[in-house]
Formats: sequence, structure tokens, C-alpha cells
Amino acid sequence: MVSEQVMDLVDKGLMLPLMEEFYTIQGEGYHKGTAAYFIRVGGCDVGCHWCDVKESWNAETHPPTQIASIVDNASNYSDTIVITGGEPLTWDMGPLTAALKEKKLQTHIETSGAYPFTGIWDWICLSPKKNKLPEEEIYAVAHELKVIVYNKHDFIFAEEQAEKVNGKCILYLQPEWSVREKMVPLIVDYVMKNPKWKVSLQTHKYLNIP
Ligand SMILES: C[S@@+](CC[C@H](N)C(=O)[O-])C[C@H]1O[C@@H](n2cnc3c(N)ncnc32)[C@H](O)[C@@H]1O
Ligand SMILES: Nc1nc2[nH]cc(C(=O)O)c2c(=O)[nH]1
Ligand code: SF4
Ligand SMILES: [Mg+2]
Repeated sequence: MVSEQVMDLVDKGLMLPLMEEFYTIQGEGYHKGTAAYFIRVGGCDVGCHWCDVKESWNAETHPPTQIASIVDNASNYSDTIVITGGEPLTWDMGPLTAALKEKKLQTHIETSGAYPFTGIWDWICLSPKKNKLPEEEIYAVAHELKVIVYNKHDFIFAEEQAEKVNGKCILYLQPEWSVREKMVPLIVDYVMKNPKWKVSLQTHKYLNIP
């Protein structure tokens, strides 16, 4: 049981349910290939059936952790900190990102955008989900749009989402891992026909790193 005091600190974003942290190479999207420290925050209600981190969903299984200790630790590893989850925007990202910025660290987020936008971010990767669409405000500030392609309808969904993002946003199609053999040829063909899109692969899975 978590005390009411801890629940209040989590509500304020001063503590966060921390699932795991690891220093690795960003595998996906625009910053692919760049060393970064990942902070995976528990809690997600979006429910993607193909989610590759379902253990993250239940916030109660991840210990509420003081943001000061998360930041002190992260600053030992890298100048670039990727906040992921779970769905990080489940929580108020304001205090965590303010503390990271105070240490002059680059703040990146991986998000579905399904909850209100909070935090100070140097890079926003928006990966929208059909079952819980992004809140409107994130489309104007996203730096990259990364649509997961599980079936052919996802190309239509990708175009709908591309209509909504700002003009500078870089557009990626990323195969859902379990169907990659089937979807990669379709994505390659689609990108050659529609070159405003780029291919993103989960390169960390090919490299056998976290
Ligand atoms: C696990 S999610 C956590 C962050 C946030 N909840 C989100 O979905 O953006 C991190 C990234 O992995 C992608 N992802 C999750 N499962 C995947 C899978 N099976 N194949 C390809 N990409 C996947 C998500 O779309 C997202 O871009
Ligand atoms: N190496 C590596 N790159 C990633 N990019 C996004 C990830 C995520 O799960 O959010 C991820 C991840 O889990 N590992
Ligand atoms: S939104 Fe992200 S963490 Fe949540 S179920 Fe979907 S892929 Fe997994
Ligand atoms: Mg991942």
C-alpha cells in the first residue's frame, strides 16, 4: 500500500513510478544511433495489443521514486535523457523535466500523446495510437511523428495523423515488431511512393541491446 502522502507527491509529479533505467543507444526514429539514458516510467492505459512493454502498464507494480534521485542518477550517464514508459504523460512531467533542464540535460520524450501535454522538452516523439488518440495540443509541438504499422489500415491512419502535425515534424513509419517480415516490404514500397515519409526500425532489437 502506498501512503496518501506518496500518492499526493505522485499526483504532483514529484515522485514517479519508476520501472527501469538504462544507458543504451536510441534505437528508433530521428535520434537513432545516439547514446542516451532511458528512464521508463510505469503506468499506461492505452492498451496497444502489440505493446512490447506490457509489464509497464500497471503503475502499482513500479515503486514511486523521488525525481531528485532519478535526475542525480541519470546525470552520471549521458547528456541526453529519453523519458519513456508506459505512457509518461500519464503523469505531470513538469517537475522531472525542470530538474533535468537545471542540470543542462537534453530532454526527449516517447509518447502516444494520449494525455495532457506537460514538461519541457528538447525532442518530442509522438507515436499516436488509434485506440486512444492524442490530445490536440501535442500536434503543434511534436518534432517527429512515428506511426507503428501493424496492418495496411495503418497507412491511412498515418496520413490522417500527418495532416494534424506541424510542418516541421519529421514523419516515420515503423513496423510493428511481430509482423516486421510482412510489413517491411509494404513500408519500403510506401515510402518510395510517398517520400515525405521515412522508415524507422527498432534497431536496438537487431543490435541485441536494451
Ligand atoms: C513502449 S512505447 C512507450 C512510450 C509511449 N507509451 C508510446 O507508445 O509512444 C515506446 C515506443 O515503442 C513503440 N512500440 C511499442 N511496441 C512496439 C512494437 N511491438 N513494435 C514496434 N514499435 C513498438 C511505441 O509506438 C513507441 O513509439
Ligand atoms: N534502445 C532503445 N531505443 C528505444 N527507443 C524508444 C524506446 C522505448 O521503448 O521507448 C526504446 C527502447 O526501449 N530501447
Ligand atoms: S501507448 Fe505505448 S506503452 Fe502504452 S500500450 Fe501503447 S505502446 Fe505500450
Ligand atoms: Mg522499447
